[in-house]
Amino acid sequence: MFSFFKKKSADTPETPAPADSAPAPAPQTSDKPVAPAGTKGWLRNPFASKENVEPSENLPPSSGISSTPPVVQEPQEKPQAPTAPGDRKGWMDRLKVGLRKTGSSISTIFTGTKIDDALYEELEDALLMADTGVKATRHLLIDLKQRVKDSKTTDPAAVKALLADALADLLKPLEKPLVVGQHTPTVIMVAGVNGAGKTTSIGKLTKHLADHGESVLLAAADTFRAAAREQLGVWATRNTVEIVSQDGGDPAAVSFDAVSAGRARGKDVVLVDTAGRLPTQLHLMEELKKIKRVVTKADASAPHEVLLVIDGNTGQNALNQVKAFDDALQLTGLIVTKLDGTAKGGVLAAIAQEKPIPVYFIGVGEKVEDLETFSAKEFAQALLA
Ligand SMILES: Nc1nc2c(ncn2[C@@H]2O[C@H](COP(=O)(O)OP(=O)(O)OP(=O)(O)O)[C@@H](O)[C@H]2O)c(=O)[nH]1
Repeated sequence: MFSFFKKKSADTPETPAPADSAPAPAPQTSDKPVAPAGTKGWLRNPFASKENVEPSENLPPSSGISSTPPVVQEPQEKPQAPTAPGDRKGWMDRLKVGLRKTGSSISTIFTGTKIDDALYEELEDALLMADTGVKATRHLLIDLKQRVKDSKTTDPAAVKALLADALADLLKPLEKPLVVGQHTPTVIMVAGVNGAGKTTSIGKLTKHLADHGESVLLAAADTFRAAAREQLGVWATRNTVEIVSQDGGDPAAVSFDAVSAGRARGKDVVLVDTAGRLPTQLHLMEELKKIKRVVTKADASAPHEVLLVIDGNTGQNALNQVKAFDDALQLTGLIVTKLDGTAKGGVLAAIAQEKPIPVYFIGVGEKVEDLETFSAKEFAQALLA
């Protein structure tokens, strides 16, 4: 098992559709390949030949939905070996460097010689400054004082280690692997405010999935910004995966096409990239809801994951984004990016305290290897290193 995500075998029983899924008409795709019992979805001839590609071949004739033909390329490289344990060590080093801005002001509090009220007051200030939020800060201080009492420690340096334990326990509910393989395809819809890192994260995720032999299809459902489509197209070309995109038009239509094509071709994963928007732009939030509804029309059990990408730099505002996007879309997971450039990494504790939606991945840089699965213990240790 590699570190990036967990894969359930294709014969795992399917989970029921989300409760809010509207009873959608059965998709009209009839040629969905069925994996023989015991085979893994991604071992089946995953890429259609160029001649057979008809982007809208499985759409209901009346849907009026069209897209530019997906780019279909044969994979050039064999999937790489699973991530070596040493890679996780390298990640830990990058995580420590990335979280330095957030962690250093907290760590310096434990350089004194006494554990007293002044230390706890300074810690409270530092946690609040790191955008941990009032509730999570209060929780951490109460928990920490209890741990100090129980351990009878008198050394401030030991208190730092106890804080790391308290933080890891608080963050633990956010730790959950992204599962693919329970559905073919696993449809993952990705949303977020402008510039949060959606496309970059999708690109990195695509690379990891493709490297591990998963067949991926990308949906460029940001039909407004040509640069966004091009950016996604670069990731598609680089990883030789298919992409459904369209110049202008309805993002829901592109998403429908992509999910239908993903079903018809037995793809393992369909990743839907949506345009950035603020939760206050109500018409754009309605558009997101429509994309989700239409995806469900293409596959009654989809989307299987609805992810929000948040920029760690935005601190407490990111928590507000989580709440607003969750209200609109019923999020299943988060990707927190840009933790490398921020002193506000405490927001993860605020999310754990107030809106504990799983954090599938965190990003600490622009390079592919700078996005990894979230581990509560690693995060707490790296933050207070
Ligand atoms: N430092 C740092 N930069 C990142 C990280 N993730 C993404 N970025 C950068 O953030 C910028 C915006 O990323 P995009 O992926 O284009 O963001 P987006 O959400 O798709 O943007 P829109 O489509 O405009 O909404 C790019 O310059 C990325 O390289 C990260 O973890 N750390």
